[in-house]
Amino acid sequence: MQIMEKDGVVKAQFEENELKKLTGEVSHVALDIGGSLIKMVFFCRDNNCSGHEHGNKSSKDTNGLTNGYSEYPVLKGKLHFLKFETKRINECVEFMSSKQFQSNGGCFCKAPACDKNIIKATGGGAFRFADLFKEKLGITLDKVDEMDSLVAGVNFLLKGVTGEAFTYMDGKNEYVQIDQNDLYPYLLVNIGSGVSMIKVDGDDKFERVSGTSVGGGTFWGLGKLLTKCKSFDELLELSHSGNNRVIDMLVGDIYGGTDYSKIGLTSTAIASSFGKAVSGNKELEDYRPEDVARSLLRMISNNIAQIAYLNALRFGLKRIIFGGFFIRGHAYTMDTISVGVDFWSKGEAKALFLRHEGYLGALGAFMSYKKDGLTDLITHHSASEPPKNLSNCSTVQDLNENGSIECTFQLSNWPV
Ligand SMILES: Nc1ncnc2c1ncn2[C@@H]1O[C@H](COP(=O)(O)OP(=O)(O)OP(=O)(O)O)[C@@H](O)[C@H]1O
Ligand SMILES: CC(C)(CO)[C@@H](O)C(=O)NCCC(=O)O
Repeated sequence: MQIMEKDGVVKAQFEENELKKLTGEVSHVALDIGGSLIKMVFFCRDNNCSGHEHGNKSSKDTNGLTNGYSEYPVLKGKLHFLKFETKRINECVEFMSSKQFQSNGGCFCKAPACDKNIIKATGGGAFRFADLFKEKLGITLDKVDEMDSLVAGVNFLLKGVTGEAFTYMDGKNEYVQIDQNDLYPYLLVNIGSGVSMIKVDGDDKFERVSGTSVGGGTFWGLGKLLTKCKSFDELLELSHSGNNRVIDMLVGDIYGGTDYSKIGLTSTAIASSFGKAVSGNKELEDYRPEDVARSLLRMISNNIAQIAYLNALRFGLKRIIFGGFFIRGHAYTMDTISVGVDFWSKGEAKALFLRHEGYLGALGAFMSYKKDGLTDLITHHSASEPPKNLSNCSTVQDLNENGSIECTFQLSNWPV
């Protein structure tokens, strides 16, 4: 079965290999059904993933290890990540059906508090597709608020996952381990189809302070119309070889090749995105699609960086964390955002990126199993090493796809 439209060889292989390893049951499935993509997170225990006996009162964990924490079972395993296009939701349903998620539901444990046919879901699609999941899989979607999920997801990653956050400047990435005591406040900028900006002050303390409809959906939608690209990754790849200066009007174009240094603008700064297209008699066909894609990516990334900076300034925030699948670990996007934040804040604010950037909402929905007794116990590790140097990697960097996360949970709803 084609899990989803293949974005690149590496990722497709990874997903197939990963899925082959999942020989038994998976559990605690959570979904984030967005305007463009469905993100899925699920937990799979180490060794095998089969269920265990109802009413186990042993102080051993379910993998036979001593549980040093309490009488409740401890589950060791990995969180896995998958995505599907929302317009192809049937592939997601087919996948869940083939893995028999409906017979395990959200939770494979047989504790009475767990309803097997309920799974946590966030994003607009948790409302839009509730009937479809009920009808096709017999699964009820237990809706979790989208903003709550984004914040819970990012806090989980920043607090526990090693090698998660990084800066990207001058073609170099640097991993940053954030001190848990110095995590708040920060601005979370989630670039999905649209963009949400959330000021986060504590574990459950946050406010959505801004947003913009000019986001990932705009890049993909406008880009598709202008370049005739068939997939998001094709558009991203195309932008890699483009030159935005062919279409963008630069300060130098207006000022006869010189800087406007009095207001801090170099001759190569963009004065007007797509502004050159106004002069002359060129039609869309006269421009190379790669140049159009490049200008578009630059325009949208710049605009988001600027709005993010203004909101950081508004609340005195120094750290801006960018998430959402628009970024895709793409060097040019991250560079544009970082340079924008650095330029406007005069070096005061820093842009940070995440390896699991696109899965914040799905991870947060997963974490909401806590209230059903799934407690997250210790520091987590990404199963694979983060790449040392992003600039040596291919254009479309599927960092997020390489990183299942090793976790340990405790089931406190287990009857003891
Ligand atoms: N394979 C892909 N197919 C489509 N879009 C992709 C793909 N990879 C990255 N994107 C980009 O990611 C964006 C969607 O990001 P994300 O999944 O974080 O948001 P969403 O949850 O779908 O949107 P929203 O939160 O606004 O409902 C798309 O608009 C596009 O710019
Ligand atoms: C509507 C949501 C929250 C759905 O994820 C997102 O697409 C978004 O934040 N859009 C931007 C809407 C605005 O603030 O103008």
